[in-house]
Amino acid sequence: MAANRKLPETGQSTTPARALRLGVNIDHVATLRNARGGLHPDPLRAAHLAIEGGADGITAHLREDRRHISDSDITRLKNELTRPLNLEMAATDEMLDIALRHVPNACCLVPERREERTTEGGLDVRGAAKSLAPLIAKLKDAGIRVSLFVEPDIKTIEAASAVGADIVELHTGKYCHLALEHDAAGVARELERHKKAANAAASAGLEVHAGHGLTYNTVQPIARIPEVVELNIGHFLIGEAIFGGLSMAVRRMRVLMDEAREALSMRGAG
Ligand SMILES: CC(=O)[C@@H](O)[C@H](O)COP(=O)(O)O
Ligand SMILES: NCC(=O)COP(=O)(O)O
Repeated sequence: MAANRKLPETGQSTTPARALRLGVNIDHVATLRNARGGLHPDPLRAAHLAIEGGADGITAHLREDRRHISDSDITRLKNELTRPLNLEMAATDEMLDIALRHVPNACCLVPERREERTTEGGLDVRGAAKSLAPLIAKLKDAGIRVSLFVEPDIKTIEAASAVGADIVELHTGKYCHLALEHDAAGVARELERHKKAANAAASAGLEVHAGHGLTYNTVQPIARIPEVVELNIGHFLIGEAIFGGLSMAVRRMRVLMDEAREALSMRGAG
């Protein structure tokens, strides 16, 4: 990223036409909250700040094991958000019921394995076509746009179209991992796969999104793929927010502590 580039003012986008939407994933605010079992930090407050910063929508992944986002987070997000909610979820009956109760703007169906650290690959759309098709139909009947989180693979894209998805979200995790490893050949290969998959998806009439693991260093080659109209980014942004906000938070705590001590010494003097 160009280090000296002027950052947009609050609420402004760098793309005047807003041709490329940004969905901010707030799961990891909930991860931090859940570490203490309390209410702080609140993912909804983070969602409002993300919107203030220019997010076009909010993404939240209600995992089956509820490791971060909770059911009540989804209720609050749905009731209070001023921008579209993209609910990421496993393709299960339990999650289908929840989605039909809340009717988010979109549902992104993702593969889940209880023991995984994060979503490690895309949906096996071909293998699960029989169970996916009716579930997708029920979501669409309720007016929910349906996205499938997939590897950038042509056969999978074709299967996504065949089962009735509106959108595919290309899993950029492998591309980002190779970038972290400084594997230039691997990065080039993955980018090519994303370009071909995005083109195939758009030709099949699918809307194209992308996300997972994106950072300041990896976002631009993906953002330059013309068929991609939305990126969903979470973990890196929440991590960066610590560095952007920690100094301010410490300063505020310092002021409160110093004020308390000043009051103490005034009392002592009086
Ligand atoms: C599907 C996806 O990429 C995000 O929901 C991401 O997975 C969120 O983080 P966790 O994988 O840690 O739940
Ligand atoms: N679907 C991808 C997503 O929502 C964000 O993934 P990450 O940036 O948290 O890795």
